[in-house]
Amino acid sequence: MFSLRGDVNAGPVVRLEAMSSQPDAAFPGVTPPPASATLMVRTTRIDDLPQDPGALLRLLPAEGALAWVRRGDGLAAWGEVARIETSGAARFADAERAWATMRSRAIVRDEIGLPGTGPVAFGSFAFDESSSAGGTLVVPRVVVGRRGPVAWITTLSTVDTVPMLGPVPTLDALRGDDPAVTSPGTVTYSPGAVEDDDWTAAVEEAVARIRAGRLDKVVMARDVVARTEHPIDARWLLTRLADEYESCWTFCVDGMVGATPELLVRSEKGLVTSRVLAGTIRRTGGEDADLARAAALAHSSKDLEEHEYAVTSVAEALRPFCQSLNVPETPFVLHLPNVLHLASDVTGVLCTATESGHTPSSLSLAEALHPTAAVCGTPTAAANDLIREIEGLDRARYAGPVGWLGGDGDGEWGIALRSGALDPDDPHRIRLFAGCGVVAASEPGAELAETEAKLEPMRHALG
Ligand SMILES: C=C(O[C@H]1C=CC=C(C(=O)O)[C@@H]1O)C(=O)O
Repeated sequence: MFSLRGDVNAGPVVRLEAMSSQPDAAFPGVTPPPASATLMVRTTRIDDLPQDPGALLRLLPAEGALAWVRRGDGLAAWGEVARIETSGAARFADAERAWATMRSRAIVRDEIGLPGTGPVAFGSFAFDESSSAGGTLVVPRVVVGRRGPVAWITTLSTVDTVPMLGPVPTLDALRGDDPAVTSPGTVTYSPGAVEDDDWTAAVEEAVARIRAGRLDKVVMARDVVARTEHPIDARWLLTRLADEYESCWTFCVDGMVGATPELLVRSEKGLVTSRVLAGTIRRTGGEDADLARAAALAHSSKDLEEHEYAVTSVAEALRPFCQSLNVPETPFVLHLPNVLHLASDVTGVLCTATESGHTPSSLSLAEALHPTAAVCGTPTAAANDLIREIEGLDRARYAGPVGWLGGDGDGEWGIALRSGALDPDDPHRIRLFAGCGVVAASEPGAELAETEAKLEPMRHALG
């Protein structure tokens, strides 16, 4: 199921021929978007984006901000030219087909040709197929991007008038007036769907099932509700996350805000990369003590086991698509301000279209990878069943893929961790989530403490 909504956008013009909306044989089952949904896209280099890492996020408006940034590079976007909404088990495939239809009809003038230039859609998808959170791709009206020394503006429209020629609008003209970023003020926290004691009891049950041989690993999650004095301004959260968690991918898509350290997949010109995390220890703040903790983590059999399941699940999911795959034998320790993680960067070269029949898009790869054992467990089906049975939580978009997709299908998808879901009906409310991998040697109290450590980035963001 998908539905598609387009808006009307004025601007300097080039008149285009009327588009047809005949059924598209390449995408059976997908109702072709109306002629008005034909995308017109123009990407132009800009020189006036300031050099500092916060420059992209500073452009964002208070409403409808879209972001995917890391160390000052990435994409900041706003406005909504089209929205693709999907649900159920086919949420990825339906979104993929609808986007493929749109981009196959796009009229693109891209003078740069880098990843993230040209047509772009931002997406966020539910962890579980039964969640009403479904999936969304948002096609923005304006994207500003940076990759190293190159910065650009992309303007998108669905009407037959678009600024394909003539002067490029300035950043200021595109942004217009927008209220200053505001602090959420005082924040109070309350338990989410499950009380702490019930959650540790559920972890105990999970450990018992694992010891009984029913599965090897399951990831158990919980949520916490934050209420703020002032309406939550996503830009406040994004700026604080990007400043403090610079090695993470800071994102904002359709109400999901966070800074994830885990890259589900990046697909770029035939190369795929996935940063797999599993196995965690809290930091103390002291440098020497943290180094000792890093060494302990690197040798912890419980954490290495947890990590091995996650790496195997990613390698197995990517292998059918790749002509070569590099899976590190031992993880490195990733240092974040709140925790240390065992991490592995899995990389591969995609099969060519002639070898595989077609080249999968980054979203298809994300679908194939989701859910990895870093957020679900091993074996996947047994872990998913146990999560549904005992977790007591609708994860919604938490732990689902979040990221962006380009006109050629390349893109970047993170796992929506260290994140929160803004409440569309209450601007003072955000649900924060965290989970942890449970194996036979897990201890419920320690797992609860680990979720607290993983909530730290969003608590910091709310400041
Ligand atoms: C499920 C989460 O973390 C995953 C990613 C890194 C380390 C994890 C762990 O050590 O349990 C989890 O698998 C979360 O942050 O909510």
